[in-house]
Amino acid sequence: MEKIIVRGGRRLSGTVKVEGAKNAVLPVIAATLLASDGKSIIHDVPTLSDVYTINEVLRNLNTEVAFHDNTVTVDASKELLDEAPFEYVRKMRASVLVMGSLLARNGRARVALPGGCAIGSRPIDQHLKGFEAMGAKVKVGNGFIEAQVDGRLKGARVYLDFPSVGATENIMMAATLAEGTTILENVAKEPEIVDLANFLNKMGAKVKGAGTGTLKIEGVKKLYGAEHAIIPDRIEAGTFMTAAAITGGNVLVRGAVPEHLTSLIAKMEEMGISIKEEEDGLRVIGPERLKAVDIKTMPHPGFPTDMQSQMMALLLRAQGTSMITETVFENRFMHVEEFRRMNANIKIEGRSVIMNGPSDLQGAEVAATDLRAAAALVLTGLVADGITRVTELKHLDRGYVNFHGKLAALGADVERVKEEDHTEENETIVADLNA
Ligand SMILES: CC(=O)N[C@H]1[C@@H](OP(=O)(O)OP(=O)(O)OC[C@H]2O[C@@H](n3ccc(=O)[nH]c3=O)[C@H](O)[C@@H]2O)O[C@H](CO)[C@@H](O)[C@@H]1O
Ligand SMILES: C=C(OP(=O)(O)O)C(=O)O
Repeated sequence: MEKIIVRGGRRLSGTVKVEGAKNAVLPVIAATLLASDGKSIIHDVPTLSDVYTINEVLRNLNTEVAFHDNTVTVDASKELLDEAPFEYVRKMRASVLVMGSLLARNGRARVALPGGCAIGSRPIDQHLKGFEAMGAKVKVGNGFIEAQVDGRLKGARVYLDFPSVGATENIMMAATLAEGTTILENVAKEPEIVDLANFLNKMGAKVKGAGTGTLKIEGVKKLYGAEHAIIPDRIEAGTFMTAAAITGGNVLVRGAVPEHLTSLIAKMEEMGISIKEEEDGLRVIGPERLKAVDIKTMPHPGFPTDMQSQMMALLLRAQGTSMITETVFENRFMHVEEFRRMNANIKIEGRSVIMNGPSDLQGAEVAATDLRAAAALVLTGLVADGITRVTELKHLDRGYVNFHGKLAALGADVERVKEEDHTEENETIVADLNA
């Protein structure tokens, strides 16, 4: 079993470089399916397991995909197949993002139902509502969602009940090749939405309003391969900003875009952390004492749910009572039990978590419950007394490239090792095999 082993007590210093954004690159790769002519070339692609998964999904749809030197090249000019099987959707829910492109290009898409996951039930009803409004017939059965349209999709007016990131992206992609204009209201405003719209427009699409609450998409007949560089990952940037702050360190996070991080910067400054804009990033200097604050996760430009667990790690070290309220996902507190194993003074009350700090954190063996929890547990280990071992690293690898290596380069005592599994059950199996 692979583990990250952290010995707490070091202040971080130096420079760390942010990768391209996972949550931007996945929809952009899904969008390359829309190009029936020419190759798409995507730069600044991080080497994450999620990227390998979406590339596999595309290859299975009869495209040619290459991935070298942080560049993905996709040739989707041949006739596409239209099914994304469960083996991929199970690994990565963002596989459903191929549905809009496939439906627009082929008039049919069949994608395995994603099911629940560690952070909530995550339905896709808003995606489907958009496809239906554009004339598709949607059927759910045998573990699959099937959407089909006779001829082209038709432009429509769609109002999202919640500004879902995935629904905004999927419907936006579908609408690019629809007949007529689509008006999409109450949409997500995340920077990743803007990045996708920019890529689609380079392909020949006519998308207006990205970054605002309303999108206007004039359908076109055909889209072409295009070249694009992915925006920096604001969540990876925020994670390293937290690492600097929690250790009382001084770190330049290269590639961090201040406009993408306003809510995080505001909250960190309230905690007494110094954040300065430099030419190529943000310098973060942690204070001796962190102040307690309250946080509520919200769609962008509110505080991002994907920074919730890392911020929780930081608030465990703050003086006084802090509260975090999670409004985006109904079940994103699985990491709280793991923090408790590290002696955190923390309790859950409904959709909020209350912390009385600073907790006297102690190293322990803990298991990552999702990708951000994985990072947050490592961050907690940086300031815990003794040794912390973090397991279930498959989650971490979905969202962070060489996380332990980047922390070690900043001076952390952290390593990633393969350890034998000494659980009783495993030893019995091994003994039986040897008998
Ligand atoms: C690959 C990617 O970009 N993932 C991000 C994306 O996920 P994702 O696109 O899945 O997140 P959404 O914004 O769609 O989901 C937000 C909330 O809306 C609900 N919902 C969503 C769609 C729908 O049809 N019906 C519905 O009820 C979800 O269950 C959830 O409670 O945005 C989330 C919210 O910022 C981030 O945490 C994820 O990191
Ligand atoms: C929840 C996340 O991602 P996904 O939607 O891919 O599960 C995340 O990036 O924190």
